[in-house]
Amino acid sequence: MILELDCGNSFIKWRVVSDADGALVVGGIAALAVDLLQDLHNADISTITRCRMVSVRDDVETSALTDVLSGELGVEVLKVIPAKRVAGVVNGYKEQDRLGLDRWLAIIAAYEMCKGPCLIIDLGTAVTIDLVDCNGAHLGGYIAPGLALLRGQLLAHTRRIQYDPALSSVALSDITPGRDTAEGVERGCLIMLRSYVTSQIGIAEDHLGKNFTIYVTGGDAALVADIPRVRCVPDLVFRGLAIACP
Ligand SMILES: Nc1ncnc2c1ncn2[C@@H]1O[C@H](COP(=O)(O)OP(=O)(O)O)[C@@H](O)[C@H]1O
Ligand SMILES: CC(C)(COP(=O)(O)O)[C@@H](O)C(=O)NCCC(=O)O
Ligand SMILES: [K+]
Repeated sequence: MILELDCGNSFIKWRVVSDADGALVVGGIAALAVDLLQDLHNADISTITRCRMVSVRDDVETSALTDVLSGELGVEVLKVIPAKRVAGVVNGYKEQDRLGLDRWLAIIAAYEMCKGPCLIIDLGTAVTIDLVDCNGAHLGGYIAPGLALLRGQLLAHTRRIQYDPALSSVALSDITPGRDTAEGVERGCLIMLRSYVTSQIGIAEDHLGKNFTIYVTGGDAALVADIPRVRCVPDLVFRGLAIACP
């Protein structure tokens, strides 16, 4: 079995897949390494023979997690490293090492799936947008705050916007004008996010023409999954991880 990890700024997504056919065995989300280890102890980790990881956390945290995992599992942790070209995709960043490795993997996976022009949207801590042309050339992209950051900044920097975050799902039930603070903030931020995604699809047409595939992934992908032409691929980064670290 192979343990795969996608260490984002908010959550560590993990899953165990069969090394025979890549079939999913078990998976989960952990905020901290200690939670991840607890999850793994609850799962049957004795069968893990390989481990591969992508991390956008800082080097200290990433190395600490790598050390703990290799100690616990007794296997080497393969980490994704920056590259100019993988699986027909050419990194479009001026300095290839600066492109977020989660973005890089999502791009690689998307192009592998469609072998054509594509727009890749990852709604996580940040919302990242990446464009790939018909030849696999990464054109670059955009970075904006994700929903939790939008909400969090209002809660942190205003005196009178205070509400229980547990209300957010209730407030998101529809997008009619909010009639309390939670509805106002949650619906305002959701409309910003959706409008941003829709406008990025328009911008992509200027660079990719009309016939490009739109892939969406990340913890908040469900919030835009109904936008026309959007294809939701929750494990897009993991698909790229398997390509980059076979
Ligand atoms: N179980 C969850 N708990 C909290 N937030 C969640 C959960 N699942 C999805 N989310 C949403 O997903 C976002 C994080 O998505 P994710 O793609 O994991 O981020 P990252 O890759 O940046 O760590 C959060 O900001 C939140 O809005
Ligand atoms: C933009 C990101 C923070 C997104 O990470 P996430 O929201 O998945 O935690 C990450 O891709 C990153 O650290 N990128 C480095 C900067 C760049 O891509 O230009
Ligand atoms: K992510």
